[in-house]
Amino acid sequence: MAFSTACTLSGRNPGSSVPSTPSGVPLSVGIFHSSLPSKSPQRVDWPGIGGGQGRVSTTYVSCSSSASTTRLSSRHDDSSLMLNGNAKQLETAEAGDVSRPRMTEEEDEREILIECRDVYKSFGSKHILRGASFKIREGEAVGIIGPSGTGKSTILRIMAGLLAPDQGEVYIMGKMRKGLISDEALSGLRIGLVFQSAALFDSLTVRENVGFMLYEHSDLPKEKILELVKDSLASVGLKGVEDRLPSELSGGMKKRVALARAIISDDRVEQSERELVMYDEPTAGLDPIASTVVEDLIRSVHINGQDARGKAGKISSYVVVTHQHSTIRRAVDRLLFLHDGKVVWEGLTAEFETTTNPIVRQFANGSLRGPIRY
Ligand SMILES: Nc1ncnc2c1ncn2[C@@H]1O[C@H](COP(=O)(O)OP(=O)(O)OP(=O)(O)O)[C@@H](O)[C@H]1O
Repeated sequence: MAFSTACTLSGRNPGSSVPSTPSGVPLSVGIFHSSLPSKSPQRVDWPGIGGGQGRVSTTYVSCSSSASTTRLSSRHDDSSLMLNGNAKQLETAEAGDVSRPRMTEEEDEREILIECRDVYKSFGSKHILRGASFKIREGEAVGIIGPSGTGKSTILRIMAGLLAPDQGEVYIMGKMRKGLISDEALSGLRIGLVFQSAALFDSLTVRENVGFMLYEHSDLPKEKILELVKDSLASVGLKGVEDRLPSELSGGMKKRVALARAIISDDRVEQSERELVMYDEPTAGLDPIASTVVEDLIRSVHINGQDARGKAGKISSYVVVTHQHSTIRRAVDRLLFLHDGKVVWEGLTAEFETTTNPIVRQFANGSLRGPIRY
């Protein structure tokens, strides 16, 4: 298994130095496969890992080479949401039930990239996840929604291997992952994370941010890395910003740079592994138009999309945690609704608007009355 941009928690000292993000912004954590980054301008803590109080707030997590298998050519159409080929008709359900797709699990033959099975997670006396179960399949664009504090970011971190469940299992390509990400756990799936804050290293240029993994963990010549950086930036529609500092970018541009950083890879490495990217509130804080740009970018780097250069995307599947209605409508095909620590409803994006599930209805309408208590 090739690993040029590999990164994992194994062997890392959580107190180690990595570049920091601006003060007040959740800190970045680079999690790398082998040695610690040598060019580490500043020290940061590792919030959120191993039971800390803060949030982990950065990009790429585990990995080996990038890849995808079949490239589908259908382009996301602005005027109509492109639902996955295996469109599922859902039944509605009462509160607390999960609406089941009429297509059974057995009928959906796409490969399961990640499965969470009966996952529990508590922080002290706060029981956040209480039996969360779901699957993410090849080619999917899945949204995780639900009330604040319900554990959406927590489940992303568990899927990424940054956080271990107290109980339950996470399967990566059918193989059970024990504890946090480790060499043994790497199994043909590269997982990228783009956290809520773009979490760029504020003391590094865009070039250094995007190429960070390759500068630190590959033997590629600098010219080649610059070429890959430019290529990755071009795929998210950015040109000529390589030498800028994050402070010289708008919020939307920072998110695009973070996306470029999540998808860059060493193109010499055999493209034999799938890539799954998880986005934690990628459009939070953006104006509606900037949100649309980011939503379309997320689509464009998916295998069903086409990036800014007109090339097919290489992300096999992605998961988006979001509160934004526009992002729900525009960037994902299927939704998982997390509440009280479990997936209480799942369905196609279109069904989010029509389901009679009282939990979903209350949430969609922003109503104070209903089963969700604040
Ligand atoms: N490392 C941690 N230590 C202690 N509590 C934590 C930790 N990480 C998360 N929590 C708590 O777990 C709960 C769920 O947090 P999480 O960020 O997963 O929720 P969320 O659904 O993503 O929320 P939001 O929609 O507001 O972003 C919160 O109450 C949070 O304070």
